[in-house]
Amino acid sequence: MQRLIPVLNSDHVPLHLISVINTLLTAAKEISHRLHQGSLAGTLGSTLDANIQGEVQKKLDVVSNQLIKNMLLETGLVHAVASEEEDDVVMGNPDAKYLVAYDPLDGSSNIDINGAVGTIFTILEKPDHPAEGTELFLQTGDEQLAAGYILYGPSTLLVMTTGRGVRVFTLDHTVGEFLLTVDKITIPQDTQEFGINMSNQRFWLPPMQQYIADLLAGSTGPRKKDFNMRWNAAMVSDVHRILTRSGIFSYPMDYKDPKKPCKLRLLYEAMPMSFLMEQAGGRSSTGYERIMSIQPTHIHQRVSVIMGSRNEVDTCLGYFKQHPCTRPDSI
Ligand SMILES: O=P(O)(O)OC[C@H]1O[C@](O)(COP(=O)(O)O)[C@@H](O)[C@@H]1O
Ligand SMILES: [Mg+2]
Ligand SMILES: [Mg+2]
Repeated sequence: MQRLIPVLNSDHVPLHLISVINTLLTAAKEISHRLHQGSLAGTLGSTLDANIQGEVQKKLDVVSNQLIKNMLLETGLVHAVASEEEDDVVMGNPDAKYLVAYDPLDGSSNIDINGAVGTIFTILEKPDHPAEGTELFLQTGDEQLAAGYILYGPSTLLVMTTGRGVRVFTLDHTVGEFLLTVDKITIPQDTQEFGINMSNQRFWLPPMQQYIADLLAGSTGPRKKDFNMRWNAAMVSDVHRILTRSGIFSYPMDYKDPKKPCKLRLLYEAMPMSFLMEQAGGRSSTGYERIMSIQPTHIHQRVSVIMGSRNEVDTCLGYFKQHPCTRPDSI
């Protein structure tokens, strides 16, 4: 089985970019170790703090953020980082060109129940035009150089793209290396499986309500087939299931909390996952526009997400075309 660095070399990924990716993985190996030690590592449970988004931080959210941030900045190859757990952009080497945005621990409410969690990342380049701080990261998904996630499940997997398809690497704990285990992921275009938090159903916009109602009607409804539902409450593992065996994943806009109509973050959740989806032949949209085309306005911006098997996402988007909406689908 091939190791990560030779694979990236054969894809002609620049050496410094390979070093940045490799550094992220060094941090991920440490996070994986701490997660697998569980209570023995003394890092389970919550802190007394909330992040900029008002969410209670788990101790491992904080530890994972520190590990990734410190290791990346120490390379001297990173100009700035943006993290879910940092209020503002953190500046690194002024002469370096890479920007890294990340969700250090996604699905962190799963930590206390020993469920799967992950790290999501995207790597961009400093823009050509003069930009400082937050402005550096206000680039569309199409500008991404590399993106992916590390899934800390029964095994620790790296799923990533540099724009030449999606590959899976598995952490071999005996040698401490990520080894290539799937060379090219292609998502089946059709599916009979969906993932959505059904408890929000009554707060969704009409098109999403109607689409899911038709899935639930199964073989007796307009879709004329039965659908199965899965929800892990960690985007990394919900998306991984879809990349592995097809499906549609959505965290749509809802009216539950008018101050927060969307849950998932554009820069370090939706954008990298959309890059993977499209590279694997899938589709990713807010319901009204392609996520990869959105021009971000701030680093912690949230967005409505519908992604997965191409034909199923297209079917869902058909409902949005029939029920035009004037509300913004990202904030
Ligand atoms: O609590 P809910 O509504 O099931 O939401 C689950 C969603 O929230 C998230 O956990 C947010 O991620 P964080 O844990 O990084 O805040 C997503 O991974 C997941 O899709
Ligand atoms: Mg997250
Ligand atoms: Mg997180």
